[in-house]
Amino acid sequence: MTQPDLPDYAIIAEGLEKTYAGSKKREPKQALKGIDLKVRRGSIFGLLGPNGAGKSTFINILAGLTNKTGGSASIWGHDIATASRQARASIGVVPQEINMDVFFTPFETLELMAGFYGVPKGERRSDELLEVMGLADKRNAYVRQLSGGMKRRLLIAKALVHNPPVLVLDEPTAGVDIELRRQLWEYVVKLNGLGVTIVLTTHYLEEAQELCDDIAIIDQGRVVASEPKHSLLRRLDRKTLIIEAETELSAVPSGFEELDAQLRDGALTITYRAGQTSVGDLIARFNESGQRIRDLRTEEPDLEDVFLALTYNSGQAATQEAKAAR
Ligand SMILES: Nc1ncnc2c1ncn2[C@@H]1O[C@H](COP(=O)(O)OP(=O)(O)OP(=O)(O)O)[C@@H](O)[C@H]1O
Repeated sequence: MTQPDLPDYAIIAEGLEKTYAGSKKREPKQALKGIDLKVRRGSIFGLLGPNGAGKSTFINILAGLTNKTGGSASIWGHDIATASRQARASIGVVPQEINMDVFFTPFETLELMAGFYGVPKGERRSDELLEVMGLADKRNAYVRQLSGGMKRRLLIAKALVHNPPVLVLDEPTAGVDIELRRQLWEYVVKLNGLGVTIVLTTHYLEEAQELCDDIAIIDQGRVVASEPKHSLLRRLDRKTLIIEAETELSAVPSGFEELDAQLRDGALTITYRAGQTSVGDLIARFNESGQRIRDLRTEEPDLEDVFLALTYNSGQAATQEAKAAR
């Protein structure tokens, strides 16, 4: 602990395991096979993984909705098994599905939820939350009159009524158009600025790349990476150089035989390891081929490349699905 009463990590999981019991028709399923994760206090933490990787299981265990079968986890320093009440009080979970009673106003919805959590009347902050989430002018509207984006923001406000320091968002922007997605990102960043530690699962890798400080990737119940975003992106020692020639190329010039070089839209596209080959060397080879350069640019790997490299086949399927959903 660096400050009195404030933990360095909002969430710590050590060797967390979950095996769903089998039935006559179904084999037992080991969904989590020893998850070690640390979420830094104050960070925006992205939890990524292909379908069935175990993300929901992990979140449900933290939220107290599913029991772990091994290992341990704590939220804000409270062990979920031995201090479950304090642990649960420290976390708000925004579910993927919009599940709200449409007959209440946003204000009533938040008051009801606060009552459910046992927040005394004098300590409720429904109006403050409506303000933070940009819903103050909808305070007394009926929920069924709210737009999809407003409903999602109300869901976030609902998860915050008991003032938890940690907010978990499960696929906050699934099926949401790009404009609304950006708007929701702004609110997430705003909450984080107010001191809330954010954990989000997402299928949109660009969402994680844009928003998150730290990223963990889980695959088949195991953590395959967990580190600051920038170091994760640097993991792939791979870059791409794209050279356009003065006169359009009809074939890969000589000198690039042992490299990963192809023609794409008439431009020479060379993928290389930055630690082994330099741009200068590649340009020199190109000049030696007798061609002249009209334009060149480089491309760095993005999170999608890293995700695919780390999750192999299951990642590929998930990314294609996410692309199809866009
Ligand atoms: N109640 C359950 N009983 C049996 N198996 C389950 C149960 N819930 C989940 N599983 C299995 O556990 C594994 C992990 O599922 P989980 O829902 O945690 O993955 P996920 O990463 O959240 O996937 P998605 O991105 O599709 O939501 C999957 O193989 C799933 O079929």
